[in-house]
Amino acid sequence: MLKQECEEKTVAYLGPRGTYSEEVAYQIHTGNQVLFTAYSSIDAAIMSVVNGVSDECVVPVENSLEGSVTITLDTLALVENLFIIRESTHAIRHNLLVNPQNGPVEVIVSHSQALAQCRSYLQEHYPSAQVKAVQSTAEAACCVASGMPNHAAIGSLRAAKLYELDVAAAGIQDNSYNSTRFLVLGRKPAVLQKEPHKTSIVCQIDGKKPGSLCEILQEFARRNVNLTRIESRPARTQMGAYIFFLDLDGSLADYEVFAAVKAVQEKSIWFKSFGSYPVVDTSQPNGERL
Ligand SMILES: O=C(O)C(=O)C[C@]1(C(=O)O)C=C[C@@H](O)C=C1
Repeated sequence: MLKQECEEKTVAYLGPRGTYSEEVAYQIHTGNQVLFTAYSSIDAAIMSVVNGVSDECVVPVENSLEGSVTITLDTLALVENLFIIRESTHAIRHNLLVNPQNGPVEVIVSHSQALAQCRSYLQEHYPSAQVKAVQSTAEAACCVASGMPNHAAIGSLRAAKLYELDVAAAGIQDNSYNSTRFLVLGRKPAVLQKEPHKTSIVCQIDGKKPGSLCEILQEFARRNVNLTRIESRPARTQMGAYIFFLDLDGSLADYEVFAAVKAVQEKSIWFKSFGSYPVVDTSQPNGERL
């Protein structure tokens, strides 16, 4: 897909129309002149930014029930010169979407994250249904709208509207606090403002040296820098080699954060910074809900 000749900012997201990612992208850019482009996978949306086709992308990175969206982390580890320019957390309410013409529900289709976030509902109400993963909740809604026999989808109310599906059950996620953290990624670091900020890095340390992870963590502890998350992923080089994603409170403009990150970089055998970025949480009681 080629970048269209226009002056608007171009923003990529996981499509087709009707995904949670699209809703979040719209909410983040309310009132801005933006050209939104749907991609068929999360990594394709990210790569469109890396390749200069899109200015930014909005991608899910973590869910409160299911944990990491691993394709997002693995793609972030792989690419160069990509920065996190904003984090936005949103409440996620799932629904069972049906097409009355498809007949009794025997197959339930959705994004793997959405299926996992509704595990209890599925076990209780459809214990013998076949569960099928596709690239997004909106792709699942499309399948059901196209008349696939005995198929129902898990997706948003907006997808139900867009694809003219009936809502057979609403709020079917495993708990009412279900929320997903989304990242806005771009090729330039965020402009630091007054809002609360986080900083994210990924590093690989010498796994054979006892205490090497502890040494890294001490760089933060001794400077009173709060780690909000640590996640290991395979380094994808050999069995037993890992990389660590670290999120910290504060920005690189804070001296203690800067000094801790620099010390970690010096102790790492491989290191990347995704910069500092403002953090917004709309999943809280006064926030907007999807
Ligand atoms: O399929 C979608 O609608 C998405 O936007 C993806 C996604 C995810 O990958 O986590 C986003 C939010 C929900 O947690 C479920 C699915």
